[in-house]
Amino acid sequence: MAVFTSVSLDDVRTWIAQFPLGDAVALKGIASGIENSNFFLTTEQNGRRTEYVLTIFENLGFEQLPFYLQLMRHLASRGVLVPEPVPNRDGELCVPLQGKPAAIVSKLEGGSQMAPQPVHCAAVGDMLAKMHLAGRDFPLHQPNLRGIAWWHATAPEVFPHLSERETALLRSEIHYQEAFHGSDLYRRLQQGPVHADLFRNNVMFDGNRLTGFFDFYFAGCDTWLFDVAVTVNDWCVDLDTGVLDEPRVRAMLDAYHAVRPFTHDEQTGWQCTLRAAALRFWLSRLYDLYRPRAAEMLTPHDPTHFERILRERIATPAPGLSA
Ligand SMILES: Nc1ncnc2c1ncn2[C@@H]1O[C@H](COP(=O)(O)OP(=O)(O)OP(=O)(O)O)[C@@H](O)[C@H]1O
Ligand SMILES: N[C@@H](CCO)C(=O)O
Repeated sequence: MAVFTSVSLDDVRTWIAQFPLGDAVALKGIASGIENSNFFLTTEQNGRRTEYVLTIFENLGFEQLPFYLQLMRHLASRGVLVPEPVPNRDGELCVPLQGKPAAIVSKLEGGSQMAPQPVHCAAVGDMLAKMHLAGRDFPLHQPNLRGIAWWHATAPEVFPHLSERETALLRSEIHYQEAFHGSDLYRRLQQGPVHADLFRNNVMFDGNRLTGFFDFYFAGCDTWLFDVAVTVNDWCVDLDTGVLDEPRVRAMLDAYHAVRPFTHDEQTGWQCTLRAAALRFWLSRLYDLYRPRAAEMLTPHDPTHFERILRERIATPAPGLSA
């Protein structure tokens, strides 16, 4: 159960008075998710009930949250389908609840599409490109906190737990990515705010209609191509083998390209970036597996899935960015 901080409806009734949302009438803990405590919160104003999502941030501090919450607000105001944070009467998007930072955002309709077809991948590619364009004038900057600096800092913590074969792969891939990240080609790739964790469980669909991207708490500034690679590596992959499914890849990339055409440099950097995206999640899953965790935390995700994907991306070129 992903409710690490317990809150009662009574606690929220008093707390919500600072928001222009009326009365809190129901509160229900959300079981999924491993980072934060999430609740569906129903409010009533002038006889009308509305559902929101209340998040209590377990690992992020007040100083980090403005980037994520302001980014969601910025994107929502430009028509990108994302949850919209609700400011309190003082204009604050993030306020303490039970001593931790908390925020209220609009609730997206629908559910996760965990067995995506090309039609879903096309919808994700289209919205992802719109999101990148809409983020161009976002004024705040934060690096991708799970980027290459983090890989450098984290790899030594996991090496003692790895086999020789795993160690060799992790070392050589970090080395390979250092060269790529230091290249002129890399510097020419377009950058901006990216979601950086747009997996199947972070997008809502109502049937085949995409209703929104959510869980922006790994967002940061990075190459747009990295965001595309993270998304392709999850949405378009055969989960058992790590092999890419060409119809889904084509649907996603073509839909993206129709909104924001890929550049020649991006074509050149595509295979390296798919590897970088696989490395990022292999390493974070290794780190989550081996770091000491609070007893109540859920089972960490399986790192071998991304090790398999990384080996597959090294061995087999993926379909190109444009057909
Ligand atoms: N804005 C939203 N609208 C509708 N449902 C939401 C929204 N935000 C979160 N949820 C629901 O809450 C669940 C958990 O949210 P989320 O994935 O953000 O959890 P987390 O613990 O922050 O992250 P992680 O995915 O890293 O484990 C989602 O699977 C989804 O069902
Ligand atoms: N999407 C990440 C979890 C963090 O949100 C993973 O699958 O490893």
